[in-house]
Amino acid sequence: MFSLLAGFIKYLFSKTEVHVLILGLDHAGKTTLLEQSKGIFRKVQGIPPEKITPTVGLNVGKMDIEGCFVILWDLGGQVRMRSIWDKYYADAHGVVFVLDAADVGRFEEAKLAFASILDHEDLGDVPVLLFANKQDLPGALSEEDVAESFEIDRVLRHRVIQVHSCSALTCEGLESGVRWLVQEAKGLARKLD
Ligand SMILES: Nc1nc2c(ncn2[C@@H]2O[C@H](COP(=O)(O)OP(=O)(O)OP(=O)(O)O)[C@@H](O)[C@H]2O)c(=O)[nH]1
Ligand SMILES: [Mg+2]
Repeated sequence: MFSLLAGFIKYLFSKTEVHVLILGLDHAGKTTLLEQSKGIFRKVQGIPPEKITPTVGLNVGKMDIEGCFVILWDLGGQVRMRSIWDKYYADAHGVVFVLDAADVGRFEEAKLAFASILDHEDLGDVPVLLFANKQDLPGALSEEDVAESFEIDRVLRHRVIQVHSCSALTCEGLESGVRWLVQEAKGLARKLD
């Protein structure tokens, strides 16, 4: 009885740990997004955008979001780095896919990378946030245009997924997108706990 009660109290007061992967092509803005998130959710200044270099391996960020302890893994997006992405899939409760919405020339490459994530069996139930990043740049495709180009309507039938426009540089759209993803990922993290 006591252990039951103790377990219940622990459940009530312990924070759910949520694991979020940040994926996307090189130069999409993943690390910028991670570092800016530190400013938003931890109120500490992350690495300033102009000091960020291409990621070799990964960067990790830990912060409290929506009452959860969230661990974000920002993985390098260069081709040779993409081969390690799937090593992290089994532990993920949510995926943020960052797209450079102003770089239409790389959309086909981004779509292939995105499809390989959605098709992976280890990410079957995982909610996905597609960030249409770099909205501050002229020519950046809107949330609606990105959703159409990435055929999100088709994916929606069997997965929790949303497209959000944002600018990791100005932080516009960042907070609401990340909060949505964590809310969705929290359910999965609790189920697997
Ligand atoms: N204008 C603009 N530039 C951005 C934005 N987000 C990122 N950048 C720039 O895009 C470039 C790449 O940003 P990173 O955050 O290093 O990209 P990444 O996705 O982490 O790249 P890899 O580590 O190589 O996979 C940098 O010059 C950033 O300043 C944005 O919202 N707007
Ligand atoms: Mg990076």
